[in-house]
Amino acid sequence: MASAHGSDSEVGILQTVLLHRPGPELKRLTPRNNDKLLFDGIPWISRAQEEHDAFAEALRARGVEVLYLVDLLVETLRSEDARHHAISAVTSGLHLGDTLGGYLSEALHDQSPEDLATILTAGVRNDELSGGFGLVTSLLPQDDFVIDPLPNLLFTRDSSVWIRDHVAITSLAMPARRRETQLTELIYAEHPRFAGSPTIHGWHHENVEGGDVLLLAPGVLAVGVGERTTPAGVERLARQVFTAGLAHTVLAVPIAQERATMHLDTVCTMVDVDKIVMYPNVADSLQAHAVTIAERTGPGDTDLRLDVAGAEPFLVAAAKAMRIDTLHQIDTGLDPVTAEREQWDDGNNTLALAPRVAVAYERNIETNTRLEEAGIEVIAIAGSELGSGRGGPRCMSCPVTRAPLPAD
Ligand SMILES: NC(=[NH2+])NCCC[C@H](N)C(=O)O
Repeated sequence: MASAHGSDSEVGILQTVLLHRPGPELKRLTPRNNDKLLFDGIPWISRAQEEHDAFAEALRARGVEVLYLVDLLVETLRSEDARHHAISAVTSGLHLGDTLGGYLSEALHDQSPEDLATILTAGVRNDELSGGFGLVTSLLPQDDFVIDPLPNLLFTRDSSVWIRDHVAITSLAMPARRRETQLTELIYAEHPRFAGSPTIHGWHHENVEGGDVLLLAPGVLAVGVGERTTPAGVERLARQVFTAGLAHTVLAVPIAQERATMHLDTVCTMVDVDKIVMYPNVADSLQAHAVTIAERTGPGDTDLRLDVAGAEPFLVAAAKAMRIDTLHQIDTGLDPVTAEREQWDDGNNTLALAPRVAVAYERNIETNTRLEEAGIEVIAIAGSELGSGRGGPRCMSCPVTRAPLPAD
């Protein structure tokens, strides 16, 4: 089955995608914890679900198979082995102590796969416990989480990335998101659908988040380096994709360490084989270092000497690596202020369903007009509630399978 999954570009016809429908984990957000949990507001959950269902429907209408993370998790948790892994991972946190940790690990084993999946995604508050009482439960504030909720599961883009037929389990930088990859790792390791799919990277490696990884063309990756992906993270990923023969060039692209530009896909996304929608306020300053293999001395990823080129303008370095004349830039908005507003609202964060067909938030009127003028069909979706977590159609989707691009 392994060869049935995978993706070698951002724009090949999308066949299968992994989404997460907003669920009870969003009910955990309060004005006191939303910053820490990386949300800019408190979403209206039923409306967020409606918007998300419409997003999924728009994908299905174009022939895309939609997989839901929680469905896969529940199916995965039917295996004893997987349950055991999931429970020991979530109860091994040092903040629990032996009394509570021991209680939770027993109590979780008694749950059905469905209930266990809810606990793993929505978390548990101290005042919801019905056992395991002791020093830890007495001293922790009642509204503290003993198992953290994962509201950012919505952004399936970040916790795994398919690169050709391999899936990279990422290593998330923000404490609020770290546990997400325990779940994606488990699904890819244990769910029968993915049996035999080779994995790379992993949560125990240097930080890399999927929102930073763009498959510019077969064999060419651009990786943002900023708040979420570290310099060491991109080096590790480059070593691994080179060793597995998944790419010949990795472009390391420094981006500002700010909330507005947390991932590379907040400033640019591909909408055609040679077109990229880009935030004009950074377009001129965006640079890239092309990383290639200088020498291989053995079979492992540490047996590589990497060649790191000096910084070049991003569009120039990208076109060179992609072996095309020009990577055409489509600007977000018409003027710097509109651009800034629409970039913040994920105008750059489009999801291509095929070359020249992209899903975008309807609110980014000027960017969408510019996309249409450039010959891109825009499938507009509502995102008033979904956007409060600062993510657009690309962040909310992990392409599992895209048709390979036709060879030229
Ligand atoms: N690929 C993306 N741009 N993802 C957006 C993730 C947003 C999420 N609230 C976070 O801060 O992590």
